[in-house]
Amino acid sequence: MAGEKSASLDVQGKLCRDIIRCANFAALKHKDQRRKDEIQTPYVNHVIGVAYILTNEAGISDISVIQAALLHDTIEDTGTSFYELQAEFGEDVANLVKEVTDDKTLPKEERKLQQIVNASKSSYRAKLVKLADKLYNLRDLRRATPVGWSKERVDEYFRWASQVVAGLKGTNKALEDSLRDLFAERGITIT
Ligand SMILES: Nc1nc2c(ncn2[C@@H]2O[C@H](COP(=O)(O)OP(=O)(O)O)[C@@H](OP(=O)(O)OP(=O)(O)O)[C@H]2O)c(=O)[nH]1
Ligand SMILES: [Mn+2]
Repeated sequence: MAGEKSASLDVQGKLCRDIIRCANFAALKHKDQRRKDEIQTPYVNHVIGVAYILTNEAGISDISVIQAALLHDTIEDTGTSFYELQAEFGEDVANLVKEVTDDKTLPKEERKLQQIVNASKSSYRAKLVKLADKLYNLRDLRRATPVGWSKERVDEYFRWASQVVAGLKGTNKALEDSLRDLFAERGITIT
C-alpha cells in the first residue's frame, strides 16, 4: 500500500513538474513581450489562458497537449528552435508545437491562408490547441481592441478565424459551441 502510494505520488510529481517547467519556460521566453491591448498585458497571460481553456472548458487531461498549449507561441514569436523544445520537453511536445506554428518567412496574407488550408489536415491534438488559441484570441478581441486596430480589422479577424475554425470541426464540442456563439454574435455562421 505504502509503496503504491509513493509510486503514484511519483507519477503525479512528474506530471506537475512537466507542466510547471513549460509554464516557466514560456514565462522566460515571452518575458519582454506584451499583448497588443492598451494596458499591455504580459504576453504569457495568453499561453496560460489557452492551456486553462483546454483543462477547464474542453476537459483535456493529455499532458502533452497542455504542455504544447503553454509553449505554442515560443517558436513563432520568441525565436525558440524546434531542437530546443525537443531537448527540453521531448519529441512529442516539440512536434505538436511545430504543428501549430505559422511559417513567419511567408508574407502575412499567405500565412493566414495557410492556416485555413491546413486546419483540417492537422492532428486531433494540434486541432485542440488551435481551437483554444482562436477562442482565447476572439474573447480577447471582444474584451479590448488592440492598439491601432480598426473595427474593420477586428471584423476581418473574426471572419478569417471562422474559416480556420470551420476546418477544425468535430474536435471538441465545448470549444466549438463557445466559438459558434462568439461568431453568431457577429452574424457569422460556420459553414
Ligand atoms: N486578440 C488579440 N490578439 C493579440 C493581442 N496581442 C497579441 N495578439 C496576437 O496577435 C495575433 C493576431 O494578430 P494578427 O495581426 O492577425 O496576426 P500576426 O500577429 O500573426 O501578424 C494572434 O496571434 P496567434 O496567437 O499566433 O494566433 P492566430 O492569430 O495566428 O490565430 C494573437 O495572439 C491582443 O491584445 N488581442
Ligand atoms: Mn497564440
